[in-house]
Amino acid sequence: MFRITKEFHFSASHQLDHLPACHQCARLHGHNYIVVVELAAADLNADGFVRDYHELAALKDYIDGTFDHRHLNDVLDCPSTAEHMARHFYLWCKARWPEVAAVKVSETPKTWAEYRP
Ligand SMILES: Nc1nc2c(c(=O)[nH]1)N=C([C@H](O)[C@H](O)COP(=O)(O)OP(=O)(O)OP(=O)(O)O)CN2
Ligand SMILES: [Zn+2]
Repeated sequence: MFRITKEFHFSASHQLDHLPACHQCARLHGHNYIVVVELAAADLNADGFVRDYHELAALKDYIDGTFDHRHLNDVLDCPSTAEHMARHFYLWCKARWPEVAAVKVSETPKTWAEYRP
């Protein structure tokens, strides 16, 4: 099996307002997010790629246009946990690129959440 990954970055604010008020993440705050998309294939295409990294530019356009420097509570219809975000980006990618195997999202240098069905 061949696996490739590509990383995308954006900055956004959010507020996990379903959490108790005493939780630090119930307050308005922001993160420098990292999204890593993984694609897998048993065979390579005629170019020797799982898929051309360049094709994943569509995800950069989506992130830049919809998430970057936005308030995530205004963007998503679910709590903007890293887990929900990872699944959201996985489903967006899967609708375009069947080789997508997983998406990871980082909010801080020490945390990662992954969606891998
Ligand atoms: N499983 C999850 N837990 C938490 C999420 C999440 O999305 N999934 N999100 C948050 C906060 O939004 C934020 O990411 C804070 O995380 P935390 O690691 O607690 O941040 P700190 O930098 O303050 O942690 P340190 O322990 O000081 O490194 C919370 N939990
Ligand atoms: Zn947060």
